[in-house]
Amino acid sequence: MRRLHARKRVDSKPKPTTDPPKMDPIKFQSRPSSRSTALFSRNPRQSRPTPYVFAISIVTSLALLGFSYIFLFSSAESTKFGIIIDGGSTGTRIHVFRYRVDRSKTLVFDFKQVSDSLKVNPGLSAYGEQPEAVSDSLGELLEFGRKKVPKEQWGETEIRLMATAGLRLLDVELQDKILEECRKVLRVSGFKFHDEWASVITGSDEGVYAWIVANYALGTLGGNPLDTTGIIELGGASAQVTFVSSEFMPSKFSRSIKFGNFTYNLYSHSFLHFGLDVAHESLRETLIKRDFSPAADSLHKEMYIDPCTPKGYLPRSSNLSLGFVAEKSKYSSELQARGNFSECRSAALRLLHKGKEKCSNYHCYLGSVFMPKLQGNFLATENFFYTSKFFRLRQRAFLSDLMMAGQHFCGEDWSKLKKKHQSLDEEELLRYCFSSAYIVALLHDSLGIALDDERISFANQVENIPLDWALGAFILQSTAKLDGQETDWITTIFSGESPTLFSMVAISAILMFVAWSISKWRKPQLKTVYDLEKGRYIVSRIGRS
Ligand SMILES: Nc1nc2c(ncn2[C@@H]2O[C@H](COP(=O)(O)OP(=O)(O)OP(=O)(O)O)[C@@H](O)[C@H]2O)c(=O)[nH]1
Ligand SMILES: [Ca+2]
Repeated sequence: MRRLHARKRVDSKPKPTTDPPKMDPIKFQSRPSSRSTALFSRNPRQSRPTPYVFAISIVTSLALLGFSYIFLFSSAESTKFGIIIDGGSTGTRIHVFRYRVDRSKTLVFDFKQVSDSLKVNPGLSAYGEQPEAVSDSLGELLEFGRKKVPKEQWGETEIRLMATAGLRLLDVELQDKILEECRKVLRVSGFKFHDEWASVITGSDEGVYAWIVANYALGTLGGNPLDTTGIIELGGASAQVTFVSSEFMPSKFSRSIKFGNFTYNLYSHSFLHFGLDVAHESLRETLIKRDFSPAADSLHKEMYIDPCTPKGYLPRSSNLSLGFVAEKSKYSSELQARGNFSECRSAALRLLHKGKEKCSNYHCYLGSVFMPKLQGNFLATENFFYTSKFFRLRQRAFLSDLMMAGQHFCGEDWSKLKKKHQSLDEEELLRYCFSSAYIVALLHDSLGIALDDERISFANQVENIPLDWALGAFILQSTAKLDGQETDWITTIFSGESPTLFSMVAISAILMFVAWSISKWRKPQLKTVYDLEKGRYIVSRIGRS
């Protein structure tokens, strides 16, 4: 009879004398009872994972699912909204802007919705005598805005009212009264509003915003400053000039805008009273104040020649003119319409050079205001565009083309012009002799742009993006807000600078590893010995009891 061998000291690796059967990978399941040797199945098919492994692998796969769902479907970011109310001199208009923030934290604006703006007349400045009446005009605009923004998003949709030259022309107390009435309405509009978001913006800001939208539309915003395009805007009450200049500029005219990796040193100024409607009104008043020579052959009482109105024009009784100038611009009976382009151009130039003698040691192309030498190309918008469109000029027309068209129009008889342009409102038709002469006096005689220079493009939009300063203001605000904003963890994960899908897989792998090590930890450390006497493997737990 074979003697029982004392239990052999077992080293870590059993040294069987006979070849043990091939061990299959062991799936081990410990049993609670003390005597039982550990049950183990060589046949992995019979082994069942412990509850911990099961639970953790569920958690891990859910995490993976969650990440992939968010990653795959987060591209459908929700559309967000912003509202800007432009308080212009001839009217007030609401703009509802749509945008989303894509995964690379880039703002994606959707400007195709031209229907997202509405204008009401007259402008805010017409409510000087009755500021509280402004609620009617704003009420209509807010009703329009609420229809454009889903109700659940009203509370997060910021609304700003930014007034321009119309209010700038009023004294400050009246401006404040009208703005306070606007705030009362905006506070209860349902949109997100702070009092300081209703204000009169400076002309310089207005110009900068117009420059931003122009270069955003041209794709030059965020690129080399020397590749940007300047903006020159002829509004109703004011004219803005904004462009990148490498010249020294007094701080009053200098604006520095940081966008992407570039800083743009801009000259920006708004010439109040130089808008088309106000300039036209001022010219008529100057004619009557006898600043220019009276009509030599006037048959009746003192009459003054008006070279900026086609001959044969006689004012109708109620003279409804354009915009806020309407209240004041009754065509005076002392004026005798005698259209003459070059005389109108000289009268306009005198208007533009008023105060030039006060120009100190700067360049003063317009009035007594500093302006560096024009640099680069320009987009000429608003009344520049409407005038060039009326005369059917090319976008990059020469000023000489405008001059010829103006000479012909001013010299034409009013009755013929009315017959030729029947679809046009008489008040609008009446302005094109003056506007053609005024633009040549401004761009050529004052700013020095050559008559055959192609630097000027007459436009009011680029690639269906309207060149509206309100758009530029919105682009600047939303970009600044995004840069300053703590992006939430979702955006962090999916934004360009943060982990991409690869890192998510890494995160999930870490989760899986954690899951596995927990399950390992729960799993007893096992020792396997081959018992020669019994001729089988014995698996026993080591370490923790
Ligand atoms: N001919 C023509 N002129 C227009 C048209 N739309 C606007 N304007 C004129 O273009 C100028 C500027 O338009 P807006 O900026 O809307 O006017 P506004 O904001 O009230 O005027 P500002 O306060 O000076 O900017 C004004 O003189 C308007 O009368 C148009 O469709 N045709
Ligand atoms: Ca305007």
